[in-house]
Amino acid sequence: MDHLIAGRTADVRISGLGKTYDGGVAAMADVDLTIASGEFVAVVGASGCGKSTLLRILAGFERPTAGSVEVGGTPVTGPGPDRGVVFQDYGLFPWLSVRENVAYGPSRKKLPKGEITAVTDKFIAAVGLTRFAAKYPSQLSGGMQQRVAIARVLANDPSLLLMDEPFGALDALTRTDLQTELRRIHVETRTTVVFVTHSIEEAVYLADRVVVMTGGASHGVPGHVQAVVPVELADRDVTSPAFNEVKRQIAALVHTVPTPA
Ligand SMILES: Nc1ncnc2c1ncn2[C@@H]1O[C@H](COP(=O)(O)OP(=O)(O)OP(=O)(O)O)[C@@H](O)[C@H]1O
Repeated sequence: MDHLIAGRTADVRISGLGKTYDGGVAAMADVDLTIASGEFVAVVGASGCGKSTLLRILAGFERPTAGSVEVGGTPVTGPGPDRGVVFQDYGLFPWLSVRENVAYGPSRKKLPKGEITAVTDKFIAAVGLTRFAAKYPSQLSGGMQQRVAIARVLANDPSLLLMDEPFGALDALTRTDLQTELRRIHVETRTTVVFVTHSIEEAVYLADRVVVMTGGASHGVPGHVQAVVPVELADRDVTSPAFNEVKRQIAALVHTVPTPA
């Protein structure tokens, strides 16, 4: 491998987690989940079942109203550099070049200049954008901008990568490319990943385990974990009968009529 990018990694412990928003919307209740260091977990479920709420609590953007979350043994009380977040909208600084966007985190850590350059170049190469390092976000396609967003987050060396529908705005071909890249990057970094998606196929392609959430305010039942499905496929050939059987199993769980946890 020409650019090995092994990084930090942490386990995640979610216990009795619940969130009732101001106004009484019970978005999520009784979520228990342990994620091993280096594991890739995808979260799927119908709209409103609390996927983003769970991710925002892990990121520290939102405080739970019940239960707790620990990342690497440390309780989450707010956002922190140990967790990197990638959203659907790339969130790049439009006035900075690709290189400057990726260098932003390492520069704030006041690393020596040579180290900042090395880290920046390494992650730009890891997402295949070396030739575009001097370009600005407006000069790039959506897929390329999302690659920059991923490189920018990884350059901060997070131990937990949180991704909320990161490929949701991309066309199907670009989305497939980025899924392949992300799988490769995960194999290299072994950073723990929690990945929220509406696509069951994407979840099965990427994840070691798929967390299926059901419920949500519109069902009169708080969002909760319906099932956790391990993906024990030797390869991730999306056309294989085994792959489609896992997809079918998860789709049936997603459509389960939610019952109180
Ligand atoms: N800031 C907020 N204030 C009040 N209610 C909220 C807030 N954020 C989310 N909710 C409600 O909490 C529930 C869960 O929302 P959440 O965004 O976590 O679901 P989701 O599964 O990510 O949905 P989607 O797939 O549509 O993004 C919904 O009923 C939503 O309306």
